[in-house]
Amino acid sequence: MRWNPLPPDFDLPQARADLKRLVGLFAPYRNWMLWGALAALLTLLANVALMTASGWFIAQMALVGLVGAAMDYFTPAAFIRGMAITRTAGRYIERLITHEATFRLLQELRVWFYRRLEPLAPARLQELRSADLSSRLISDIDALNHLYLRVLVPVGVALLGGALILGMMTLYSGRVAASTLLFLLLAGVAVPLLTFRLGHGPGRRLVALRAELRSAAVDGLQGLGELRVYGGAARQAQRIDALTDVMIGQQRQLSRATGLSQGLLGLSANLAMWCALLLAIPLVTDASITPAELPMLALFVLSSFEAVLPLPLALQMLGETLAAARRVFGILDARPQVEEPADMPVPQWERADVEIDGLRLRYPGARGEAAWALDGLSLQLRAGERVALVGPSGAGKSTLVQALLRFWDYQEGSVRIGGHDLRAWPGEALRAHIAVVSQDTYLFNTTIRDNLMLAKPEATEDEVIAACKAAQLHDFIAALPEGYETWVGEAGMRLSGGQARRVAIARALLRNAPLLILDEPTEGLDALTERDLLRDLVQLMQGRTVLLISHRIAALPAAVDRVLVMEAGRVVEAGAPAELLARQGGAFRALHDAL
Ligand SMILES: Nc1ncnc2c1ncn2[C@@H]1O[C@H](COP(=O)(O)OP(=O)(O)OP(=O)(O)O)[C@@H](O)[C@H]1O
Repeated sequence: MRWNPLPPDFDLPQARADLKRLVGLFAPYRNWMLWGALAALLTLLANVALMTASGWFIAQMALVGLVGAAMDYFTPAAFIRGMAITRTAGRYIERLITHEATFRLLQELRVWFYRRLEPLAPARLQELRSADLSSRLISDIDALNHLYLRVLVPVGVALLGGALILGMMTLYSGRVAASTLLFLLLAGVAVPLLTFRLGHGPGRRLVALRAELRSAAVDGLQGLGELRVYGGAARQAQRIDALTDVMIGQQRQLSRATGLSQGLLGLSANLAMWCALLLAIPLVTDASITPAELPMLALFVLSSFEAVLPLPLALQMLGETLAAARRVFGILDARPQVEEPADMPVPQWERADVEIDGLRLRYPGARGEAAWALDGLSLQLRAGERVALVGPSGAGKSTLVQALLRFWDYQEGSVRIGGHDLRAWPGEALRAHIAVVSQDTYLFNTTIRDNLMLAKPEATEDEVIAACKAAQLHDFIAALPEGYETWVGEAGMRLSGGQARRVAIARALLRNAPLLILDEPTEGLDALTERDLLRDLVQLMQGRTVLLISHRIAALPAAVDRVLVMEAGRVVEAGAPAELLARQGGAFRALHDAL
């Protein structure tokens, strides 16, 4: 059996492919990276030269002092000073360049990841917890960035610096250079591989544990109210405590591996120095080198290990970076549920009507395919018509909205919208013609104005005010001390349910789209607020084609022209509200009577 220096669960071909892809992302910063690495190399060489020259200088001064001879100590002293300054300046410049490159890269990587993530929402992201996703966006992207600073620069500097140092050493003694090379290989290859092997498992488990801890913490914070009400806070704390304990155990294993590698590095450097001394003493006795060159050579050998000191960490970082890259690429390689060719032409919106024929859609189930959520659905919305869609929970109403918004693709049937096949529309272009008011309007933690202008970033002050007046929101906002600049708080916490819904209505008014989808717009509101809101919604509906999904059957007759009743993914009854109400034994009548 061949001995494998890598951890058993390390997938080398995958790692190689990910590394290649990752290096490709860094390509635009090639020049920055090169200058940073050169500054690091200069710093290393200046440090080695400083140590080496100091060794020679001190020994030479002692020797001439002993015999009372004279020597020019200005030149070596100036050289040493020069190297000390070069080392300091080199380190400063290196930090400056590498960190500048790092921050630019980080910014680019985050935007790149976010852009690639967008088309995957919501279908492909539903399996991921939001804390997990945010940890990928933050810590994994940070970890990708380590490739340059902690892996590529140290490895490049070690290879180039090591070769230069050994070349110089050969000028003095081939044997000393050969023995140093041996110890450098031990310290720069064997020790990092050993550390990597020992640290790989705990390192991977730590990353997973950290993500779990973050999720548990976020969950605990978001559900703090429930935990307090039901007295679950202690159990949640215990869970976090237990996770932390496991993390400490893994951290301990990792620290042991790091400690071992530090010890072995120190040992290799010292052994290399002693070997160099043993090999160089005969050179002094046969006068191949001067006595002062003996300590110089020893310090030269010792300082050359600075080139390989960062390598164990570099290999460990490479492992972490590749694991992070796998998680990031894993998401990005998911094909969007709705695929759109990049150069898809944008059709012209012709009229605000919708024709659906035999539509079938099913979600992927946990085990194989799930049941059809839409099962042969056919319906028509004529331009300017207001249609209510009602039906029991799970009938497929929200699924239809997801399909119409091009968030989920369907498997069978046909949909025409705005005069074209739904699949001929690029999602973004299609959604520009649709406004949605739903029960879960998301409000960003910013000002009311910013939340409104999401629907139309170029809206003027007058347009914003007009939309808010129509949504019966302006008076409330105007009475606030900071008016439109008031921050709404996390997820709009500082607004009531009714006010948040009105912000959604104002957004829809600003969007001024010909097709309006109202998905349970009054759900969760008290009867009085609901009545007011419905009255204001009627204003929003003016001149638009409307699909209103609602459980509030009683309020519908006044608001819509037609009602469609859905059951098990298809329309089972359709007609004017009054006509359906009058139909004894009909589905709508049954829903109405059940409430
Ligand atoms: N993202 C999803 N992944 C998997 N299955 C889903 C998803 N969304 C909905 N479903 C399933 O599809 C079916 C239709 O759900 P849908 O939410 O469309 O019903 P609905 O009529 O809007 O119900 P409600 O009135 O309760 O909102 C249900 O069986 C539901 O479990």
